[in-house]
Amino acid sequence: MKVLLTGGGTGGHIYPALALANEIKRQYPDAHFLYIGTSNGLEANIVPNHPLPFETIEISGFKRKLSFENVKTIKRFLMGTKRAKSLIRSFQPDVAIGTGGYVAGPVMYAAAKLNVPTIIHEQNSVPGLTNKFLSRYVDRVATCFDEATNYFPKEKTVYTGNPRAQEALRADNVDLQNEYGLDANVPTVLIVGGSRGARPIHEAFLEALPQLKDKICQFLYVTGDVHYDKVKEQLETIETNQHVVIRPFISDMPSVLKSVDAIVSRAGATTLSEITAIGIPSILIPSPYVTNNHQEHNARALEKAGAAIVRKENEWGAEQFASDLRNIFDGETQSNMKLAAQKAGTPDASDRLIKVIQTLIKE
Ligand SMILES: CC(=O)N[C@H]1[C@@H](OP(=O)(O)OP(=O)(O)OC[C@H]2O[C@@H](n3ccc(=O)[nH]c3=O)[C@H](O)[C@@H]2O)O[C@H](CO)[C@@H](O)[C@@H]1O
Repeated sequence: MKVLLTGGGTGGHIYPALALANEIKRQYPDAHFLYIGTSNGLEANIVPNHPLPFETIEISGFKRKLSFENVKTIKRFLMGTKRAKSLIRSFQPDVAIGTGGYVAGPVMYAAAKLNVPTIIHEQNSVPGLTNKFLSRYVDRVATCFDEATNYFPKEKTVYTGNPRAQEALRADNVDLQNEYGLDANVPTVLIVGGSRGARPIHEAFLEALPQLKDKICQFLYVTGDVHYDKVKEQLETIETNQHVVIRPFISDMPSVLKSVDAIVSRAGATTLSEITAIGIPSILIPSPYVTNNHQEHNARALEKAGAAIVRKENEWGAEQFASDLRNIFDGETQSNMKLAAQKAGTPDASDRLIKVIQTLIKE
């Protein structure tokens, strides 16, 4: 089987494609892959660390307002489509799968025009522009939230969940004491702002730290590459009795997620699929800076299920944080949230998506 993958910009779009590729490779050891991304997106850092041939095209996103930039974007889209068509003609894929981000636009459009069977994967409860545009041309739309179905042609849409869920579940635990210098006997809370970090989360966490008096847990704090130096410097000036281990990025996140006791996070859809597959109690602070506020919609679905505490960015302060932590580690809450999270997960998402691929190829 020859599989074309595309998706980029943020980890939330890239990791589902890589997780699917890993599962296909497990089930079809002879499968061949080609990943098309851009040279300046996060995919250019992440994908080459995996044994997948990686090619790039140039593309940028549409501005929502009418602007001269959009004329350039249309030109880039057309050029990107042309380059994608030539890559597709020489690779001859049996199926093309797009997991979102600007780059998926021209690549999946080109694949559809060349009559390659096509699937787009939508991670969020409210879809992005690229997937909405592509849904007209592709054969199937795979979703992860029931709410997303309303935005796509019904006859093409199928619920699969996010392949990263299955990958997270399969991961081995990591030794937090040896690898991160954490105490094996104290609960660990992971703090993470999504694949690129989130400044408001840093500000709130650093402000809260000196005010957290009880030692309920220890923190593994992931800043995102760009924020690391500044946050580390700030952290060194803060007086706190809390144990905090700081890292710029974690490349074996599924293993780390399997080993922590709770998580404070943005509400990116791929992270949520990992949290629910494994069953991790969470405090979610949705980013308000995303299209159609989709992170809050993602987060509220988990809150409704009893799996997460959702706090808006502007209401997340030291007191609230301390009291949420106490609640999670008090009595039955932690195990109740864990179970509720697991119930909301789709741990066989890759298998489901592979079934969609098999059916489509047969057709
Ligand atoms: C600002 C923005 O537009 N964010 C979007 C983006 O987020 P973002 O890329 O932040 O997405 P997610 O939180 O969904 O996924 C992040 C992925 O990166 C991994 N990870 C993260 C940190 C780290 O140190 N190591 C690591 O491996 C996580 O385990 C996860 O697999 O895509 C998501 C999925 O479409 C959307 O829901 C988000 O709204």
